[in-house]
Formats: sequence, structure tokens, C-alpha cells
Amino acid sequence: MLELRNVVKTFGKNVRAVDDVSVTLPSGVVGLIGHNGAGKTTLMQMIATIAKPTSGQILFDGVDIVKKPEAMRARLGFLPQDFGVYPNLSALEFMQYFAALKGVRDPGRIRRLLELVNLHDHAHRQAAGFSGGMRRRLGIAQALLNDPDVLIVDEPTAGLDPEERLRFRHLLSEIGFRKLVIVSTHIVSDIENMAGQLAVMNQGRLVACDTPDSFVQRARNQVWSVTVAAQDYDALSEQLQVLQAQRHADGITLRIAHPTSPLAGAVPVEPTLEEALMAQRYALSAVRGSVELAA
Ligand SMILES: Nc1ncnc2c1ncn2[C@@H]1O[C@H](COP(=O)(O)OP(=O)(O)OP(=O)(O)O)[C@@H](O)[C@H]1O
Repeated sequence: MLELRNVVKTFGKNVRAVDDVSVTLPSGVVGLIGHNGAGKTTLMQMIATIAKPTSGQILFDGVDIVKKPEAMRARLGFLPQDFGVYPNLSALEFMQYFAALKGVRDPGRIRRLLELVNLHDHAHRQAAGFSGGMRRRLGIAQALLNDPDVLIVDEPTAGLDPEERLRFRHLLSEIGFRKLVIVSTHIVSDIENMAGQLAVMNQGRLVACDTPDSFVQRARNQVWSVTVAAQDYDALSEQLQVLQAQRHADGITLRIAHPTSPLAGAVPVEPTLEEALMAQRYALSAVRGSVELAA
């Protein structure tokens, strides 16, 4: 169990990257979500013991890992955002290199991990020719070498194509059956089907931590659907929090976040998780990107 108590990280005088975060995380997949600059990477770096909190405590199974980082390092797998593979090494050589660094002596483990991430057929290929998804999967394989109890993955699907995203999500959710997996992202769809808990960060603060279902439940009766005339769209979108707009022959059907009925004829609809987060005003840059007029 991982426990953060009043964790603060400041940079210089003015930047409070992580601002008084307290949370307890048992096991399973936790989605750490928030817009760019919300503090996700800084928080994960502190959990991974590669940055120290300015104040506060981080306990893993009751041990203070700020004072005793080795207690965490031995049980940690970390895939940072800017993880790079060595292009001249094959997948197998890369794994052997990290196994040596981590003191892992079981050669069968490398083979099993390459199978787990579906790279066993490419074990002898140089990583230089790997796609983004293959590199991320190799990154996960090295992070699992020491059979960690905690796996931390920063922005796992950045730059991956849709098929690779799916495969990667599936892999992480499988690992989450047995371990604590912390996945940071600003893309809700990356974690909505695998995270048991969602921790939402905004400006360094942890503004909410709950199950995806609870977020959706709280947003019920706050997301509305209504069809309006095409010429009214610009004015309405200025006044209302439009989550989605779809153009068709009879006008434009809007999905709107509002605590009460926003317009005559509006009917409440079941919110998606993304809409629920928007309706509750957890600003997420990725969500704003989804508000586009579909022709
Ligand atoms: N080494 C540093 N020195 C100064 N400021 C920093 C440093 N690292 C992070 N920050 C600032 O701390 C805040 C949080 O950054 P952080 O990278 O943790 O956010 P994030 O949620 O991971 O963002 P992203 O999704 O873009 O990776 C930002 O304002 C960032 O500019």
C-alpha cells in the first residue's frame, strides 16, 4: 500500500508543482490524470524516489521511502515519459543489459517478459527499427525485470497508433490484476477501461480521487442533449459548456454540461467518463480537444 501524506514539491520561490497531496493507494491500476503542467510527472518522480518532496511523507507498506529510498527502488518498475531504447542493441541485448544492471540472473525471465509484451519474435532485431509502440513495450518489459510490486508509467501512449494503444492498455490492465500500477495521462480514454481509481490533479493539487463509476454517477443529470438550429450554434457555444456537437440534416445536436436543463427541449443523457470530468469542471486539455463539429 502506498500512502502520501501532505506531499509538497516546490521549484524556486514561485512554482508549487505538487501542493499538499494526501492519498492512499492499495493495488490495481490508478489513473493519474490532469492537464499539462498539473504536477503528474513531479508526483510520480517522488514516488519513484528520483525526486525528493520539499515536505510531506511517502510511505510504502509503512516504510518512509523519502528516508529509505532503497525500500522502494527494489520493488519498483518505472517507465518515464522520455524513456529511450539503445538503437544498436537488439531487444534481447537491451533486456540482458538491464538485467545485469538490476542484478536479475534468470535468463528465462527475459524470454518470458519478451513474450508478455509480444516482442519475442523480434528479440534479435535492433531497436532502431522498432515502432513507438514496440519501444514502449520494450520499456515495460525492462520495468518488469525485477518483478516489481509498483509499476509507474508516465504518458504511456504518447505517439502510439490506435492499435498499439489498445495493446498497451491491455498489457497494463493485466499487470494491474496483481500490482499497483500508476499511469499518468491527460487522455481520459487511455485509462477509462482499466483504472480502478482515478486521481485528478489540477495546478499541483489532487482535486479528486475516486472510481470512474463514481465520477460518472455524480455527473448524472448534469449532461444534456439538445438539437439546435445551425445558425444558433456560435452564440450557444459561447454561453454554454458544450461537450460535443454533431451536425446533421435537422441542425446540430449538442451535449452540454449544466447543473439544470440548459435549454427548452434538452434531455438528460448518460455522461461518458470524459464528460463527467468536464461537467465537474476538472479542466483537462484533452477533453477540450474533443469538442469539434462533426460534419
Ligand atoms: N525541474 C523543474 N524546475 C522548475 N519547474 C518545474 C520543474 N519540473 C516541473 N516544473 C513545473 O512544475 C509544474 C508541474 O510539472 P509536471 O511536469 O509535474 O506536470 P505534468 O502534469 O506532468 O505535465 P505534463 O502532462 O506536461 O507532463 C509545471 O508548472 C512545471 O513547469
